[in-house]
Amino acid sequence: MEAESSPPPSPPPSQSPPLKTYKLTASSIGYSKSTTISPALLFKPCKTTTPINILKDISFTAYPSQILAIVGPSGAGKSTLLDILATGTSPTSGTLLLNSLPLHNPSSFRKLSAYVPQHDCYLPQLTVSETFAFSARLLNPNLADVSCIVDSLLAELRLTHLAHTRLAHGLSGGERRRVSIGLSLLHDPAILLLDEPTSGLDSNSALNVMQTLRSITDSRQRTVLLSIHQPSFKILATIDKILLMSKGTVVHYGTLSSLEGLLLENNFTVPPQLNSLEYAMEMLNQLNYKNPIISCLELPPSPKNPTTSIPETKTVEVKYRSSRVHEIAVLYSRFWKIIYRTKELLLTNTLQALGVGIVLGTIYINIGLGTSLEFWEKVQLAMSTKA
Ligand SMILES: Nc1ncnc2c1ncn2[C@@H]1O[C@H](COP(=O)(O)OP(=O)(O)OP(=O)(O)O)[C@@H](O)[C@H]1O
Repeated sequence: MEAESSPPPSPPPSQSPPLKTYKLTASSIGYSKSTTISPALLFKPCKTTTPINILKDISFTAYPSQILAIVGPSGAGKSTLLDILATGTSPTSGTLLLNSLPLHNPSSFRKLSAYVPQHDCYLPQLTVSETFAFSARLLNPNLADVSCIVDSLLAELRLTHLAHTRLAHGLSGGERRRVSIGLSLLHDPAILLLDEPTSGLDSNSALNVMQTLRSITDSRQRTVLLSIHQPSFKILATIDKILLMSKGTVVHYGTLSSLEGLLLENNFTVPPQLNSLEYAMEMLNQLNYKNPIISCLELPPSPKNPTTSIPETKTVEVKYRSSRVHEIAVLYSRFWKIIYRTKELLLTNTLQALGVGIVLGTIYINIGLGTSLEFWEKVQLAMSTKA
């Protein structure tokens, strides 16, 4: 009896190395779509259209052990921003920073992060544990004990009771979403990016997914960024910070209580039936947002004062491709405009010179002819006088 009532023995001190944590900063990120130039337009001026600014001056920092939710109405730019953060798309301006240092090497970033797309991707005939085992083996064919990894993943995602259920049958949408999240965790990413992990789920399943994400965030001090549509009160409780976006710009970045403060500053009182985020989304166009986040951004250190926190990835200086392409395109366009204008000018001048030449020539011939006629008249007069 005594043995049963005594406290369980304390676990042995962990021998695992200290966790590597990362904070991800977006510094004045902008993204625009501009004209592409066809080589067929070689000798014509390139038609330049106004670029569409999809993202403008987006700045924020996502911290370890925190969930940052990117919220906004449809078309606000959430997916585009997530794609840039996942290094799938290069921004046209601004910088991404990893632990305060510019992130120049997308492939090493992808090794320490995971991106979970909106749509689940799996083999329907496999069971949940087979799916995890299969993917773990694909990632590392030399794995000695796959079952140990699969079991701990099932426990972390609260899917142990469904380990032998086939994905095509008997799994709810929320459970399938948790399997997708589990697949992204197989290489133990420090940063997790999720595009609308709760979309298409009922409120209970959505809450379940978010609670799972909360425990994943806390257990390994992960940095989690996700896009979400209109989260409920309960879901908001699982989120640390909100990046509220509208028309490609940041309307608010901070905690839910700081959003309440912003609403109060703008003389708005949240109605009892709505949470402050839902109300802020209704009042988006009337919110006067002063950007206080610049102060909390940790910008890259100057060469004179290097930082002591060095990220785990080795970074190599590579300029963003799309901005390069854009610059080259603009230069190319200008070059051909100049050539075309010069050609036009030369043609016009030649025609003008030809016209002037013809006029002058005619005048000269007329004068010459007139002069010669006068001369012959004089000769004839002299001859007739002599005669
Ligand atoms: N390749 C593209 N070319 C032109 N415009 C684009 C392109 N991709 C996105 N956009 C525009 O950029 C804006 C932001 O799109 P994005 O998909 O990022 O918004 P979102 O907030 O994720 O929307 P939703 O919640 O509906 O998914 C939209 O107005 C969209 O039409």
